Amino acid sequence: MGDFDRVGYAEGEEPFTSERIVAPAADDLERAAEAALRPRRLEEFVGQLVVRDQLSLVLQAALARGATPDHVLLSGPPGLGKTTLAMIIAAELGASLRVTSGPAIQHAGDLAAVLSSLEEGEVLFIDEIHRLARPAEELLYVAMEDFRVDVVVGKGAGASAIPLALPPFTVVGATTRAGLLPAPLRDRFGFTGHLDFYSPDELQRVLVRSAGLLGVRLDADAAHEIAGRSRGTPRIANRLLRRVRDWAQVRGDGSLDLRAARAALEVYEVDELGMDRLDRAVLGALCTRFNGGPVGLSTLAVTVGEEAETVETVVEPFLVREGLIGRTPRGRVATAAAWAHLGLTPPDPLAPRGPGGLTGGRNGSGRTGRTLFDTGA
Ligand SMILES: Nc1ncnc2c1ncn2[C@@H]1O[C@H](COP(=O)(O)OP(=O)(O)OP(=O)(O)O)[C@@H](O)[C@H]1O
Repeated sequence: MGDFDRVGYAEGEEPFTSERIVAPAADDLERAAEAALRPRRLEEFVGQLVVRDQLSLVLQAALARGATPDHVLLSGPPGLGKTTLAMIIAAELGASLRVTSGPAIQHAGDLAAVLSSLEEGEVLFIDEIHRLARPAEELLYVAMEDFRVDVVVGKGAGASAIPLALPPFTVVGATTRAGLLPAPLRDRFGFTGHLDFYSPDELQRVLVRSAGLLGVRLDADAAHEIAGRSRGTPRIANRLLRRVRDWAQVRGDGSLDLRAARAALEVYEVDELGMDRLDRAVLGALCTRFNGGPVGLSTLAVTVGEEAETVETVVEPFLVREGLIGRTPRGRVATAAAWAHLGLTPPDPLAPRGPGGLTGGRNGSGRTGRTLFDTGA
């Protein structure tokens, strides 16, 4: 593989992994760090005013009636607060929370066991509900609607279903892919809330709150800087905050000020838009190797040595949202903003195309004086 094919990482360097500081998903270790920063009540939950208001009505009405509220479906990209809201729902209802997830339920029997152990009024949180197996999904329809689970006894022709009544409970389902939920399941949720990316102002409020919980003082301009690079996602904002705190302790004087924020984010190669190496590699490949596109997503993924799914679910939505990539029926194209962000000159549409789709203005290797990973800081 030539130098050019490995756009995004140097010879001998590992391809990108999921351990990106700007990855919106969390691993187990991070979940532990996050637990300390989760808002516990609805009034502490920053932003998402519409969902918060609607949810507050649903919960208050149920409390006033002394009944369990309708089942709640929360959708939206990772790291925006779905799990946090599920915990808040249980706390606001004064109920206990049971947690499971679509992938953890392999068989309908696993779900039947969880459902039949529920106590009255409990909240059952099912994360990644779109990944439930079909038989489990069908069992869940009945349980959600009729508060009943059919326990199958015996096998083969002699098997019979014994209906088991369940006490009233509330399912809170979370999904990053609401469109993948079958309509019968979606219809059983009386309330659906869609979480959107946070504004920089909202993220600043998340950061100030988190800094308070971590016992550190965060300067307003540092909060502003971190918020602007957090891709609209509280999880990323909190993660960057922890890295800035590390930098301030180890290389700074302990203050979480603008200097510390900029220096720490430079160490982690998070640029002023919140892009990291993988984002810049994808964008760089699109511009330099494919002359700005159009090019298919899987081709782009192969070019940067990353899984197509990661590029599709993590990198592309962000680049599209930032107006750096456009989607066309023939593939992805770089926008003028993409060329500008990378400090490159867009090709002249009238100039003859060289090998590999390149036009003039570059040397044969496609490199400019500026590396693709330049943080621009
Ligand atoms: N509105 C908010 N206000 C304050 N902190 C928030 C808010 N939303 C999320 N957070 C923080 O962001 C982190 C991630 O939130 P959470 O785990 O709820 O996201 P999620 O949408 O469930 O993600 P995933 O889909 O990956 O499970 C948590 O530490 C939480 O404290």
